[in-house]
This record gives sequence, C-alpha cells and structure tokens, in this order.
Amino acid sequence: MGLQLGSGTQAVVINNWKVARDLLDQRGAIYSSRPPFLAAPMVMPPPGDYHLAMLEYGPKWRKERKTMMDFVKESEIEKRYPIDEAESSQLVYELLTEPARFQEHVTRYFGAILITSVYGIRAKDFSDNSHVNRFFDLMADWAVITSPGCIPPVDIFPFLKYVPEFLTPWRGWKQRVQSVGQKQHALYRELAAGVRERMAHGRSRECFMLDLLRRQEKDGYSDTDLEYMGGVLMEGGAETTTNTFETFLLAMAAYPAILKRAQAEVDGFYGSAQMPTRTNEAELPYLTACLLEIFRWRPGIPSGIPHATTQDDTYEGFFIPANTMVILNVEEIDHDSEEFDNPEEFDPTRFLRHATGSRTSLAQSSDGHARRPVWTFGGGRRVCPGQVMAQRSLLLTMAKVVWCFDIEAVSPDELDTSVNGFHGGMTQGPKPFQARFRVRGEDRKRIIEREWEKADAYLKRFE
Ligand code: HEM
Repeated sequence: MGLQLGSGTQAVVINNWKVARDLLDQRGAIYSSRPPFLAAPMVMPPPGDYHLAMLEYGPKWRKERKTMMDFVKESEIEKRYPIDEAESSQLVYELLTEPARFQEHVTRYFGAILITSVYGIRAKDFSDNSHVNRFFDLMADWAVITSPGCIPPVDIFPFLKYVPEFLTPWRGWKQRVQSVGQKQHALYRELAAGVRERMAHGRSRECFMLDLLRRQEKDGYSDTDLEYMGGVLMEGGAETTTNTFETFLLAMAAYPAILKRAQAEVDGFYGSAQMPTRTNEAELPYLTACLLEIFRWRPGIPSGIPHATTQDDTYEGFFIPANTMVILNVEEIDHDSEEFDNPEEFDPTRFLRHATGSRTSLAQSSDGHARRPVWTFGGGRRVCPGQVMAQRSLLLTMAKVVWCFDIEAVSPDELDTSVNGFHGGMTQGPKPFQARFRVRGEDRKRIIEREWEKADAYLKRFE
C-alpha cells in the first residue's frame, strides 16, 4: 500500500510477509535506511547522529552495528549467562515475597540484566534514585513526548514549519524534547563515567562498556559515541522484553489450561527438586511455542521501526522513489487470516503443528519454508540485533516462573486480553492488571529462598 504524506514525503506500508521478504530482506541495499527524525538534533548533542536505531544507512551505522553485534553474539550471551541466572532467581524471590508489585519487579529485572551486562553495576532495587528507575522514567517521558500531537510532524507536513507555535497543540515541544534529551544524555554519561572511573582505579568489572573503553582508541569512537551505544542497548532491550514478559504473564493468568500444559512440560524436564536452568528450545517445545505465540499475538513493536529507501526502485509495477518511508506493519502480517487459523486467538499449538505457525495448507506449500515464524523483530539489514539475547532470557524466565508459581486472575472479568487491554504507542504491552502468584508447594518455596541466597551472593560483586 502506498501513501502520500504531505508534499514530497511518500510512505509504503507492508502488510504481507512476501513483500517484506522481497523488499526488506532481498533488497537490503536499498531498503535499510531510516527516515529523518526531526527532533534528533534537540535530543542529542550536535550533530545528532549518535543513536544507532535512528542512523541513516551508511558507514557510521555499519560500524556501530558491527560493534554492537559484539555484545549480542552467542559467545557473549553465554559468558553473561550467570547474570541472567542470578537475576531471574531474584525475580522469582521478589514474586514470592511481594507478589502484588509483580509489574515493578519484572521491569526492574529486564533493566537489571542490561545494566549489569553493559555497565557492570547491580540494579538491586527500584528505589527512586536507582539508575534503573531513572532509565525507565526517561522511557516514560520519551513515550509522552513522542505520542501523537506532542511533536509536530514537520517531516511529513513541511508547511507546519510556518504555523506559529503558539497556535499549535504542541506548543513548548522543543523545550520538553530538549529537557528529556538532556536528562537522558546525563544518565548515559554518568553510567559510562562510572565504568571509566573504576577502570582508572584498577577496580574494573567485566562488562560491555569496559570492552568498548579498552578499544576506544583503536575503534576511533568519541566519548559521546560510547555513551549512546550503551544507552541504545538499554533502550532497545529493556522495555521490549519487559512488555513481552508481561504479555506472557497476562496470557498465563487468562488461560489456565495453557499454563498447566507449560508447567507439565517444565516439571517433566527439570523435576520438582531443581529450578529450571540453562533452558533451550529443543527441550521445551511447548514453552517455546508459547513465546513465539506471544511474539505473534501481541508484537512488542506493532509497526516496527520505519525503514527508508536510499535509491529509486520498482516493485511489481509500482515505482518507489528514494527517501520513501517503509513501514513494516507487523501486527497485520502476524494477524493475516489467510496465513493463520483464528489469528486473534492465543494458541501456542499452531507453532507445534508447523514451525511458522501458519495454516497447514500454506506451511506445506512450495514456499512454506520461505516463511518465518514472526516478524516482531523487523527485517532486512536492520533486523533487531538483540533477538537471540531476548529469546534466551525470556525462555529462561518463563520456565522459572511457571515452575515456581500458579498464576491466577484475581478476577477473571478484569483481565482484558483484547487489544484494548494493551497500551498503544510505538511499543505494545499490557495495561496494568492484577494477578496472583501462588507458590507451588513448600518444597519449591524453600528452593526459591535457597536460590535467592546464591543469587544475591553472586550479584554482590556488582554492587
Ligand atoms: C522482545 C524483545 C525485542 C523486540 C520485540 C525488539 C524489536 C525490534 C525491532 C522491531 C527493531 C527494528 C527492526 C527493523 O528496523 O526492521 C529493533 C531494532 C533494534 N533492537 Fe530490538 N527488540 C527486542 C529486544 C532487543 C534487545 C534485547 C536488544 C539489545 C540488547 C535490542 C537492540 C536493538 C537495536 C540496537 C536495534 C536497532 C538496530 C538498527 O537500527 O540497526 N533489541 N528491535
């Protein structure tokens, strides 16, 4: 579908997986840039090109992406596994002792994994001035200033530049955006400075920022480049995984039969005397199917992050000029009723029947193998670099939580699994909801307490 947005700006919305594959995956040399982001020079120090996810396609993006891949590659994920293991044990202990605050604990947890891995510091709690709290506050401010009506869409409607600001619904927006940008940079600078200081005093702890600082001269990055690289990893990884996991908890509370089946699989593999550890997809096919179904059912970024073309192109007779914005409509692709049986239904078994979750006739057709299970992580050369890392920590956490608890609705009528129960904006996750976490017996309670002691002892090295 093509759209004309004001004078000169074109957009293409991709609603079908074949078009996504043909354009984003197979013509990556043309479809891998980003549209200009008007507020970038106000959010970041000049020249405003420090954010990997917003960078246009070119040498700076390529270099930074390669550096970031060093953080998310398999061997690094494996090296950091003890952090995931200990933090997930802290999470289940928090769910045991303060179940009513489960959403806060989940948020802290996914932020903590990143803050420890990137900066080597512990995010033990969510106290007001903790780094993890300040980070999520900023994400919330960010969501407000980028919501419709708060920033003028000048990139799309250039004539808006000439409308006096006091007549617009977004008056004062520059100050608001600048203030969030300044707070954000201050936090990213402070976090990186902490690592630099420990390094200078011989108190370094292994973490990604330490690796970056050690090779800074060789890589030719400025201090600001490194500060934003750390921040971008936090931004990319923390909120998306938190939302995905909260969607999982909502689904488990709403669909008890699915929870029972997941518990039976996890118990069958780990038994009742050991908390799950080192989960992998082959050993937990049903739980993995639940995760894929969460990605499909309520994608974390329903409209992806827009791409942009860098050259003119023609596709199936349509002319697509250079600088066209290309929106991957993930929600639509993953809910296509021609592709999926009952797409609105939460049904993990679709991924047990066929690896791509699609209808039998399609999965077995000649192009069945060309489908992919989900588009939640985007496509082409900009596909999310953190996909494997996210899937690993989500599966581990899902296994631990269902092994430890029965998750129940406080009142079934209150759980809204329809799209109305989810907050909109760029990212999608459940609106606040209530759920009960009932520990599955005294033995498991003792195991949770014992594992918490081990985890706390391990995590102390980051305090
Ligand atoms: C469930 C969790 C996650 C979801 C749903 C998700 C989704 C996405 C999507 C849709 C994109 C845009 C892809 C495109 O342009 O086609 C993206 C980009 C990105 N993600 Fe993720 N992500 C997740 C987790 C993570 C994690 C754990 C990290 C790193 C720690 C991460 C880091 C990034 C970065 C740096 C980009 C920008 C890539 C670029 O522009 O080249 N994400 N993610």
